[in-house]
Amino acid sequence: MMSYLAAALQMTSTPDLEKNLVQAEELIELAVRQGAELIGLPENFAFLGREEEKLAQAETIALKAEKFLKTMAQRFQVTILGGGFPVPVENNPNKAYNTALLVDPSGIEVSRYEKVHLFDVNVPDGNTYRESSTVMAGNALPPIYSSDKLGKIGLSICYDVRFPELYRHLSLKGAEILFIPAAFTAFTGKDHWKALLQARAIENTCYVIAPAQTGNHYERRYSHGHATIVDPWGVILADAGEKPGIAIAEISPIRLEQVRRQMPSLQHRVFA
Ligand SMILES: O=C(O)CNC(=O)[C@H](CS)NC(=O)CCC(=O)C(=O)O
Repeated sequence: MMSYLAAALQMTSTPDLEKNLVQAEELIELAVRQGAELIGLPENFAFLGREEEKLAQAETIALKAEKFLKTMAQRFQVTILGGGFPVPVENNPNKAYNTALLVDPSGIEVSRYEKVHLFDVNVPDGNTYRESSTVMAGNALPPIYSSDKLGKIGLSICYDVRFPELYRHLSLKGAEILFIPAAFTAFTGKDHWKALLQARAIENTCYVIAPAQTGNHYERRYSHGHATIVDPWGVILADAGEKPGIAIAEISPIRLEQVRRQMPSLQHRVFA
């Protein structure tokens, strides 16, 4: 692993696929111009709209999102995470997997994860989320992509952040960098987002890269924003605030090694 810059992108995606990809491309270019070699796009980067509409367009979204990620990675010679887009489930027109895809600079898929924990929650602000009505839960633990240059990268998506056992699995498998792309609700995000990201970084002594959705997407759907990069000590290295943009920071193997020496908690585990 070497030292390099990583970027967590922050978008306001809408129900307009083409416009979302244009927005994503602009932000990828911005990150590349600032020197980023690892770039994460948030959950729902290609489409954020009504559940039924997402399902109806799932095939198109899946094809275009995947092609987009591969084209961008190749064109800019960077590794890109698409933090979550619907991929239709075979023989089931009513469900899609919420899929995160990591693509390397040659445009090749190197890691794929289907979201396991679905957001079926009545948020106290009056909004009701039933992700399971259109999403099929993945049934496999997330993979780790091991790159000589970028380190060992573990995938996850959004609501997963509330389930520490998933990240413990990743850190025990050697993860050094945890991707947590999200579309966190404005209501839960204001109290939980930062604390959860710092907790996952501190307890696993890993970098956390958390791309985010922000602002008003459609109707009453608002996201919290604050795409964030956290270092293995829990220090917030970059925070994109509330407008679309990027959070960019250095990922350093020297810092990682230093923190793991200063705080060897991963080695002191008793129960798991
Ligand atoms: O709605 C879609 O189109 C796609 N899915 C999402 O945006 C997902 C599921 S609804 N959002 C979350 O997991 C938010 C979690 C969250 O906000 C929390 O844990 O507090």
